[in-house]
Amino acid sequence: MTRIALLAGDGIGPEVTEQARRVLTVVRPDLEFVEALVGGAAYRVSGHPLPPETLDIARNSAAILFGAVGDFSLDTLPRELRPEQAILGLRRELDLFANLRPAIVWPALADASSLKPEIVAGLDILIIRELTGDIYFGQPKGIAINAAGLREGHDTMRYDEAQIARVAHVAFQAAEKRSKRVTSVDKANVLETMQLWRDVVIEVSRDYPGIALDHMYVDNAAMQLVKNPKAFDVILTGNMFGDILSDQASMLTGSIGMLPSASLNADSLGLYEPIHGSAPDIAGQDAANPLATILSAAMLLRHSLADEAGAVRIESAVEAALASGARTRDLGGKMGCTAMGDAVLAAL
Ligand SMILES: NC(=O)C1=CN([C@@H]2O[C@H](COP(=O)(O)OP(=O)(O)OC[C@H]3O[C@@H](n4cnc5c(N)ncnc54)[C@H](O)[C@@H]3O)[C@@H](O)[C@H]2O)C=CC1
Ligand SMILES: CC(C)CC(=O)C(=O)O
Ligand SMILES: [Mg+2]
Repeated sequence: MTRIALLAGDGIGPEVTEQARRVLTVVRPDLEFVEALVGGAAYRVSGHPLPPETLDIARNSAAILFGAVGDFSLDTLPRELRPEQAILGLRRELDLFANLRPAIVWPALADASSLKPEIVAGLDILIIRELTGDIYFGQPKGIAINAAGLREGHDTMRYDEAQIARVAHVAFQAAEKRSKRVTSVDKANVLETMQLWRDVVIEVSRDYPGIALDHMYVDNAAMQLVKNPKAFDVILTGNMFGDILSDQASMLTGSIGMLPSASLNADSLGLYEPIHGSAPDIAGQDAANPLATILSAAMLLRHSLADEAGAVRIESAVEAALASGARTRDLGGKMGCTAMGDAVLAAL
């Protein structure tokens, strides 16, 4: 049996991961799922959002299927105890530096986009977000009293050249299998960290003479993404800009419930999760769209288990379910989370 860590987490996490588990079980009956508590669910039981036993299970599995963490009622805890620290901790401890976030407009969903169908039809872009550095992890950070006696918050945007180079290699190698274009998104006009980002990306690009590289400031990129998204192919960017741009890109595809992700380290270990959060506003109502998590399960097969056929089988079933009219509420339909899982299983 191949062991998969199943970390469902909070809010809609258990609902969407359950549908992905059902799909994976049909496509790969040889998978064994080992469940572990994470996020607010783990804090409530053990006093820690990422208990050592959960990290051990994640480390000793072939891959991790992750739901989401986050619980607004725990937002007053000290930061190190908040649910979000679990996903940040997994990314840091497992060195999951390369985050692949494909934004694909499925044929049946071109009219579900926030943009006109002709602007998004056929869209297939890949956002590659660096995931272990930047202002999310840079030290020092904190809230302190400054010289004027005022509370002052500070976070540190920080990258070293090795962190930038390794994720740039991932982007250029991905582009080699796609349309051979990389757009690096930064803020080099203002930020020193981002000037280093641009310099290192240019240096790495010399190893890939067949790939066209261009650079765009993040504010312009946010605008171009809704003006002419098909001008992009691979977008390479840092942790914070990638976080924001990928939520934005999800609306080109119809819903944030459509965007999967893979978070990879230098070995084959990967964590697979939807890009959305725990959606407390719809949790427990069987209202979430599970497709982002089901598509993340397809990425798990592709990137951690080298099972391209299994991945394509899941993606084709999602495409067929959508073509047959299956729609959760976020896509303008009436289906619940379980019914959408049923529709994908029926298509399989
Ligand atoms: N990787 C993770 O575990 C992440 C965790 N979070 C956490 O999640 C909690 C909620 O954060 P929000 O900012 O509200 O972002 P969110 O992504 O959870 O929800 C934003 C909006 O999108 C909707 N939505 C999200 N996923 C959906 C789905 N699958 N189907 C249908 N609708 C969906 C929600 O109902 C909500 O209206 C917070 O505690 C946040 O820190 C946020 C992002 C990622
Ligand atoms: C909760 C954050 C740490 C994560 C996030 O928003 C994301 O990875 O997209
Ligand atoms: Mg996010």
